[in-house]
Amino acid sequence: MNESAFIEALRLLPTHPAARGLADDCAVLDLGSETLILTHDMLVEGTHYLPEADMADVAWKLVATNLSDLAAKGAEPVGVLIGHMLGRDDERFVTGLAKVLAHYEVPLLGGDTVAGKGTRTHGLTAIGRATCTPVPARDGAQPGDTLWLVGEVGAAMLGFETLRDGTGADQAAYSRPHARVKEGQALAPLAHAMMDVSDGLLLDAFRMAEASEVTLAIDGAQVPVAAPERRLECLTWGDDYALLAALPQGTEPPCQATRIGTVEPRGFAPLFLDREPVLNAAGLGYSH
Ligand SMILES: Nc1ncnc2c1ncn2[C@@H]1O[C@H](COP(=O)(O)OP(=O)(O)O)[C@@H](O)[C@H]1O
Ligand SMILES: Cc1ncc(C[n+]2csc(CCOP(=O)(O)OP(=O)(O)O)c2C)c(N)n1
Ligand SMILES: [Mg+2]
Repeated sequence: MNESAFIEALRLLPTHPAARGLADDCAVLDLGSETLILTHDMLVEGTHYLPEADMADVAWKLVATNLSDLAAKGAEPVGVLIGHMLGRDDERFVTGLAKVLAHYEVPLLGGDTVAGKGTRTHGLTAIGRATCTPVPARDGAQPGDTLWLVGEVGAAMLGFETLRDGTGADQAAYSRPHARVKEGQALAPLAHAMMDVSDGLLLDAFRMAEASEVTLAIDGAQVPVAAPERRLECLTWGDDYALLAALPQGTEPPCQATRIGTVEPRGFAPLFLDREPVLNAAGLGYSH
């Protein structure tokens, strides 16, 4: 089974409304006076980070990638729980963890530690509090909206290549990505839909279009990319942790963001890239 088949199978199980049909970045749990935002993402050696990676970077990335999902819902981080598999350079992991938690001012709430023989795997549950309701979902984009991107895409790809091949590019976007927590909070009350871009802009935009039952039309030349001569790779490689938001027509984003397209009534294709229809998700981004 691949990732999407497994998640499809999970969607057939009875789920709580907070799970949002297992089709959003986070669970959104309304407790009456507060709304909790919950997410869990994992990193696996060899899949998400190179076997020789600095474990301080791995700790940073584990926290930042999860906080990025909270950011996409405009949540304020409340705390994290960490699933840790012991291995090489655990001290470096703790050093990086201290740094990233201090950077985002988010406390460690707990977790679990195990020894194991297989490939090293790290899990993190991030808990946040909604800063506005309704909490933006992937499925709210409406025809007439404009499409905005916070951040650029492709820098993580270049950073990965530096670490793998020594190309000399900056590696920070790959090793220590930035969760756009403040921008997410600023956009959430205005956005009809919002999600974080972890698997490649085109794949994540395709998912927003499918969830919202609209067509997204992206102007590739408008998208800020780290390597313009490799634009399509930048649009599809992933690991960028930008935010993608659909804002009502005429609404200016209250933070730095780039207008990259429009939301149209659902046509025969979920996505148009430079006026070319994109009919299925194959090749649009990263999937397990
Ligand atoms: N093993 C799992 N158990 C329960 N829910 C899952 C599992 N894997 C993925 N999901 C859910 O499927 C949806 C899509 O997951 P994913 O593509 O990983 O989202 P994201 O890119 O925001 O991390 C989310 O709602 C997530 O909570
Ligand atoms: C060593 C290594 N090889 C390849 C990649 C490329 N890569 C792996 S996972 C991924 C996308 C994000 O990971 P995922 O587990 O899908 O996160 P989620 O969408 O659930 O947040 C990318 C671009 C990488 N980051 N590191
Ligand atoms: Mg995930």
